[in-house]
Order: sequence, then C-alpha cells, then structure tokens
Amino acid sequence: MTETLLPTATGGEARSAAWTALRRVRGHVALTLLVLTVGTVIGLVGPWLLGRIVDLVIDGRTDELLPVVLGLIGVAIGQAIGQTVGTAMVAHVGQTVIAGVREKAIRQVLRVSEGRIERAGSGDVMSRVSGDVETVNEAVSGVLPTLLDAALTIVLTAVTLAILDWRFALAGLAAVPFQVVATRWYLRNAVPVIRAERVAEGSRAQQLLDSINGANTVRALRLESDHLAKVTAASDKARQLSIRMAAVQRRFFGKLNYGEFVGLALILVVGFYLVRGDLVTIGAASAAALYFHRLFDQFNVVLGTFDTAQSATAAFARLIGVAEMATPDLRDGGETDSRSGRGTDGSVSLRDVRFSYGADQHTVIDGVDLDVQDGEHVAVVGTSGAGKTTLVKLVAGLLPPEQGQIVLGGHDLAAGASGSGHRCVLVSQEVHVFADTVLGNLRLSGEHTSETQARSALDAVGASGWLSTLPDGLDTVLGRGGHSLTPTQSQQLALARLVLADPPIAILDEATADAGSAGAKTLEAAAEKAIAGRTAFIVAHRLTQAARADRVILLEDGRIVESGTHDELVDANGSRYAQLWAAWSTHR
Ligand SMILES: Nc1ncnc2c1ncn2[C@@H]1O[C@H](COP(=O)(O)OP(=O)(O)OP(=O)(O)O)[C@@H](O)[C@H]1O
Repeated sequence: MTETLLPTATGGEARSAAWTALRRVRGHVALTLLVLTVGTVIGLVGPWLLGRIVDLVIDGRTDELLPVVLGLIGVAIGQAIGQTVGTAMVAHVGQTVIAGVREKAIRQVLRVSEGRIERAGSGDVMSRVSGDVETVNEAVSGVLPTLLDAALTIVLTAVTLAILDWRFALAGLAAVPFQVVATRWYLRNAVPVIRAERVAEGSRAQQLLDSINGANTVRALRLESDHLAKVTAASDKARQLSIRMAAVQRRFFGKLNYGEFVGLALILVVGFYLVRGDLVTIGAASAAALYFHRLFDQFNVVLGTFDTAQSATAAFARLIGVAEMATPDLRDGGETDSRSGRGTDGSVSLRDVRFSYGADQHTVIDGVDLDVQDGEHVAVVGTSGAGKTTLVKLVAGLLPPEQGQIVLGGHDLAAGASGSGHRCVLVSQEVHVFADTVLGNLRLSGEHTSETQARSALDAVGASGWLSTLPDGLDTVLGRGGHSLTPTQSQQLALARLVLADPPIAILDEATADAGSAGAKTLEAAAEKAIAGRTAFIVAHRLTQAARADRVILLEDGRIVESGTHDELVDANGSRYAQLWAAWSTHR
C-alpha cells in the first residue's frame, strides 16, 4: 500500500487556527498580556533610576540616594513577580490551546476511515499526536513566554528611548541595518545546518535503536564491529554538524556585535552633544545607553529561541493539518444518543461495490450487489480471506468503497455522515476495554447513559451475573491496573454498548468466534438479544449462528457466490454451503 502522509497545514491555515483558538480564550490572553506588560514596564524603570543615581551623585545630593536605591530594589522584585506570573499565565493559555488542538486531532484520527490511517501509516499518526504535541508543549511552556517577554521589552524599550529624547531613538536605529544583514546571513547559513543536524540526529537514534533492538541477531551473525562502525559514523556526522552550528552561531553573534557597537557608540556621541547643549542630564544619557544595551540583549534572546520556535511551528502545522483534515469518507462516530434505534429504516443496499487495500493490491471485494431488508438477519460465511470482514467494514463505513454505492436506510454512505451516521454499529472480535469504570466503558455509546440503562443493557446481554460479583458494581475500574474481564465478559460489554447505542443496523464480526465453548453459548444468546429487532450482519464462523439467520450469503474471492436461507442452501445439491455445513456438523 502506498504511503500518503496525513495533511500538514500551510502557514496561513496554522495561523488562522491559532487565532481562532486564542479568540476562544481572549479574556485570559488579554489578562496575560496585561500582566506581562506591567512586568516589563516595571523593569523599564530600572535604567531610569540608575540614571537618576548618576545625576544625584554628580550633583553631590547623596542624601537623596536611599529612596532611589529602594526603588531599584522594588523594581527588581516587581519585575521578577510580573515575569513569573506572566510566564505561568502564558504557559497556561498555551497549554489550554494545545490541549484543545490535540483533542481535536485525536477526534479526527478516530473519525477518519481506517483505510486513510493505514495509507498514512500509524507511525505518522503517533508522531503527530505524541511527538508533535510534545514539541509544541515544550515551546509553549519554555520559549513562548521568553519570546513574548522579549518582544514586549523591545517595543517598550524603543518607545522609552524615544521618550528620553528622539535623537537617542534615531541613534539606536543605526544598529538595525546590521541586525537585518546579520539575521539574513544567519537564516541562509543556519537553517540548512539545523535541518541536516536534525536528520543526522534522527538517523543516529535510528541506528542505535536498530543495533540495540537487534543485539541478539547482531551477535549471532558476528556483526558487532559493523554495527559499531555504523553507530560511530552516524554519531560523527551529528557531532560535526553540532560543531558547525556552534561556529555559525559564533559568527552570527559577532556580526550582531558590530551593530551593537555602532548603535552604542552613536548613542554615546548623541548623549555627549545633548548633555553639552544642556538638553539632557548625564543620568538620562547613561539611562539611554543602558536601554540600548537591554534592547540588544532581547534581540539575542529572540534569535536564541529561533531553532525551537521553528520546530514548534512546523509541529503545530502538522498537528493542525490533522485537526482540520476533512473526513469525507467517515462514518459519523460522534454522539450516538440520537438513538435512531429500532423503528428507523435499517435497510441496506450495495450496488457493484468494489474494494482493494491499495492500488497495487488485489481486489478484495469484487462487484458485490446485495439488498437487505429492514430487520433482516444476514449471516456472512466463507473461507478465511474471502473478504467477510472487509465487506462488513464497508457497510459500517469504516472503509470507503473504491467503486459502487452503499445505501443505509435510504442514505448514501458516500454523501457523508448526515444521514447515514448512527445507523450502524460494528462489534468486532477485537473488543477494547478502556481503562475506565464499567459505566464509563458503557458511556462510550452515549455520555448520558444512566445507571439504570447501563444495568438493563448488561442484563439484556446476560452480564448481570458477573456484574454483581464486581467489587464496586458499575463503578469498578476495568482495564490496565484495574479489574480484568474474561474475553467472554469483554464481548458482553461490547454487546451491551451496542444495545445502548441502539442502531437500526448491527454488525457482529465473528463476535463469538473467540470465546471458549462454555462462553460461546452465552455469547450466542447475548448476540441474539442484542440484534433482535435490528437489521444484522453476522460474520459467522460458528455455523449454528448462520442456521438461525434469515439469509446466508457465501463469499468467495470477494464475490457472493451463494445466497439463500440455511435450509435452501443445505438442500441445494452440491452447494459450497452444504459442504461447509456438513464439515462443521461433523467436527463440532
Ligand atoms: N489491512 C489490510 N491490508 C491489506 N490487505 C488486507 C487487509 N485486511 C485484509 N486484507 C486482505 O484482504 C483479503 C480479505 O480479508 P478479510 O479479512 O476481509 O477476509 P475474511 O473473509 O474476513 O477472513 P477471515 O475469516 O480470516 O477473517 C485477504 O486476502 C486479506 O489478506
């Protein structure tokens, strides 16, 4: 199957998604910016007070120094508080936004068809919802507050410089061309090195994993020195690139220093003339030099976060790509408490449906036509690999047909979730019990499920017996670290979810095949109850289930080769089903 990675948002899409998410918490954003601004403004008073000290000392008014020094201490404390609180608030807002995006991304991954995820590869999905989230999280908690603080400081310091005297601001501006040239040089030279460094680090990690995971094979084949050489080569490359990166950074900061030198020199010259002309005091000129210095420090801070900010932006775009991806081929997996239920049209119609698991793969479903009436129970039988699971996944909307049409209750599946959603629930053999209470596991079918509904659903599938033995009844925690259920009990839980979801169409994919013979009878009875009154497809390995169905269809190489009631097919001379039945009857 050819890999088609999940979508990545463009810069514009990522920005607009971030903007929309921020607007939802705009109150918090405004408060955060206010706290950060107050912290920065308090910090700006520091150089001004230092200038004041210079003036007082020059004028010999040392007795007035104490309040100014106390003021400086106050500034340091105020700035520290402002920065600490502001940083925490930025992280909080950022984490809230990221949590929302991650939830949305996971929801989309769960909604999009299985085929789409398979085409992308589960590695791509996992790297987005874990690796990318981690990268963005780190940036949001670490880099974003620093960046915001630095940006605010730059703007407000420049304004303060202009307030002191506009000529200071003008002198400071002389540094800008140097910064622009230095930054452009940095982007040109650093970005390729950063990328190459990341690739080299990735392949070093991969090589290490390969060698460690395959250590036994490596030893058995006497490949130790080969692998050691590969790991060393990969490490060398990463190390060389790190050294090159350090050199690029050194040269970059060197270039920036020219700007700082020119700007500071001009400020001092301007200060000299302004002081001589009695336009500003020596203290004000000293403050101007200090402001300029601070401005430069902040530029370095911004540029120092460049690498992390760049990876976080790329990770965010990948995350938004998934969160905003279109899910045209999905079955609506959302709320099921619309309870379309019995009574709504549960008819199913398939017209010339074809499917293969990828362009280069063989056709698994090969032109299937099928009409199932509302409430009819259809058993799908056939040898292993005939396409039974694939066929029912197509009906459930978990796989999109390559060709043909699937209509559930008069609604075309291809037309999207609006009409066909909630109509069909598939219970597969691989039942997943979530690490949650029994009730929590049942509420997957609808979060408003009451305890009474949950109990009666469990009762309907014959589970009330074991429910009463659980230490905390419906509140017993299941799954990892909690109470573990037997395969039969897990299947009953899945069937109870089906009862609660109450869809007009139910699909049981070998739901009873896995259970031991004692459990098999219990499950068959539970399944019967769960599908009563609904249209049902039963992928049946146990042919007693097929015998009870209204109709049996036999699949072979993706085609329906026989169709009829159990009796008709058994009576038909030489039918494939009759052979299967004979074999099953003798061996059971
Ligand atoms: N995810 C997949 N990717 C590629 N091929 C697949 C995939 N799933 C199933 N197939 C192939 O599609 C064909 C039909 O598989 P399917 O599981 O639908 O058959 P089945 O009749 O349900 O078989 P079984 O009774 O063994 O479960 C098989 O050849 C199988 O190898």
